[in-house]
Amino acid sequence: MSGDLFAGIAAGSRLQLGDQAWLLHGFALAAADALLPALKDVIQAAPFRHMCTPGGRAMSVATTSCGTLGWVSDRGGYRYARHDPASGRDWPTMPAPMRELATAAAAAAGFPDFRPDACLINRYRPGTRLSLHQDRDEPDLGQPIVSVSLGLPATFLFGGMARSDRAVRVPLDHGDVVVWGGVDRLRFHGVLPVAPGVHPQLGAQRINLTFRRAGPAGGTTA
Ligand SMILES: O=C(O)CCC(=O)C(=O)O
Ligand SMILES: [Fe+2]
Repeated sequence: MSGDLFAGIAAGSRLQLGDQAWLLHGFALAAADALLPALKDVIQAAPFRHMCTPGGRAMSVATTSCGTLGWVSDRGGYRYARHDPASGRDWPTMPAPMRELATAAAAAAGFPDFRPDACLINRYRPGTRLSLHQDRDEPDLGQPIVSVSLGLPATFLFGGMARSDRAVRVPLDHGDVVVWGGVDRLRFHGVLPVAPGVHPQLGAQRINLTFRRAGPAGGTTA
C-alpha cells in the first residue's frame, strides 16, 4: 500500500488495513451520546496526567485509564497496574457503554470473543503526536486492540512488523474505530501531530480510547 488512504469514505463503511485489521468508519457515532458522559465521569475520577517515560521525559500525550487494569509508565518501564499511581485507588470501572462499544467493534472486525479489561485513554492537544510503537505489554496477544477516535481528526500511521516498514496513513475522524488483532496484532502504529482546530463537542483536543485485554490469557475479570 502507498500514500494516503481515501478520506471520503462514508459512515458505516469499512476499510481493510490488513488481513485482520479494519477501519470501521463512524462505528462509535451511534454510541456517542452515552459514551461522552461516561468518559467525562472516568476523567473526573482519574484525571489526565503526563506520565514519565522510562527514559525520564514527560510524555506529550496525556493519559488515564479505566478498567480492572490501567496502563502506567515511569522510570521502571511500561506496564499495567491495578491502581492509579496518582491516587492510590483502583482505576474507575469501565463504563458499560464503553465496554459494549469495544466488544461490538471487535465482533464486527472478526473477534467475537474480545473481553477488554483495560481502556487506555489518550489526550492529544494540537501538535501532540505518538511515535511508532507496538502494543506488546499485554500477555494475551490473541486478543485484539480496539481503538476509538473522538474529537479532532488525526492521521493514524499503520505500519508493518518492523519499525522501518512503510506505514500507511489512515485519516481518522470523530467516531472512527480501528481494530487490529491476529496476524496484525503486533503491527507498528502511531499518530502524526494533531492539527490545530476545535471540535464542536470536545474542543481543542483529540481523545483516543484503546481497549485491551491486559490480564493473563483465559482470565475472567472485566
Ligand atoms: O491515538 C491513537 O490513535 C493510537 C493510540 C495508541 O496507539 C496507544 O495508545 O497505544
Ligand atoms: Fe498503540
